[in-house]
Amino acid sequence: MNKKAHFISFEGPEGAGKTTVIQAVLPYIEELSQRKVLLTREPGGNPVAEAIRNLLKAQTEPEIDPWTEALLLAASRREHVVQTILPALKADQVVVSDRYLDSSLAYQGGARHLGMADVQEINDFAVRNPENGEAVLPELTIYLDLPVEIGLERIFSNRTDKIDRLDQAGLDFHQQVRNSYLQLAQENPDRIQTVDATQSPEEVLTAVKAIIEENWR
Ligand SMILES: Nc1ncnc2c1ncn2[C@@H]1O[C@H](COP(=O)(O)OP(=O)(O)OP(=O)(O)O)[C@@H](O)[C@H]1O
Ligand SMILES: Cc1cn([C@H]2C[C@H](O)[C@@H](COP(=O)(O)O)O2)c(=O)[nH]c1=O
Repeated sequence: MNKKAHFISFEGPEGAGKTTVIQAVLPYIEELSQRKVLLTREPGGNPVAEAIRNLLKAQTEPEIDPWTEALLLAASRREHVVQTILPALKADQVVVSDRYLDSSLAYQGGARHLGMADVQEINDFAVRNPENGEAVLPELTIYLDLPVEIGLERIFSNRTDKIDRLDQAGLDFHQQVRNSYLQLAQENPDRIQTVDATQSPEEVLTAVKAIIEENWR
């Protein structure tokens, strides 16, 4: 069976170490796959989606409505899929995305209480391939799991200049995010592989490499 993962997403609560491990693992993926690797992120990945990212990260008064937030994220994902992800996959590149659809399910579906099914529904439009109608989804998702207090502590002690609206959402919110990710991992055991992100950066990298290798056979 060909189980080569050409589209890989990384997920996790704030400060889980996604950016750190992705940077470290990219050369390994390039060597393993013998392909160019496109590193991208959500929200973001192209000019329109990056503009939506800036909008969503800024403090707003009044506070943005949760459905507006979910719809803007779905719109940014649509742009990301059509302008960035699909062209790279067509060019036989490997796509690595720092967050994707599971973030909307965990943050908006779970933590904002919009419900995962409804958030999935609006995202069905966002991820639909215009050429064949199929959903554009990662074959492999690496979920970095850690207690939210540890992730927030990492962010607040190391990156005080970059604290944004979502980082500040409160402990209960972030706990809901983690619980939702754990639920998603339980429901999608073939796609979502969990890594203990409380380990050292070197140990996390070793675990991530092993998963990627296992998914490139
Ligand atoms: N395994 C680790 N152990 C301890 N600290 C770590 C580890 N991985 C990353 N860090 C540190 O934690 C902070 C957050 O890491 P990073 O930016 O990679 O996380 P992230 O998951 O991308 O966060 P966010 O999604 O909130 O942007 C950084 O200061 C980083 O150096
Ligand atoms: C894709 C996506 C993201 N979010 C949130 C999660 C984070 O708080 C920010 C992204 O910041 P990061 O430093 O790049 O991790 O956006 C969300 O709520 N819903 C989503 O779909």
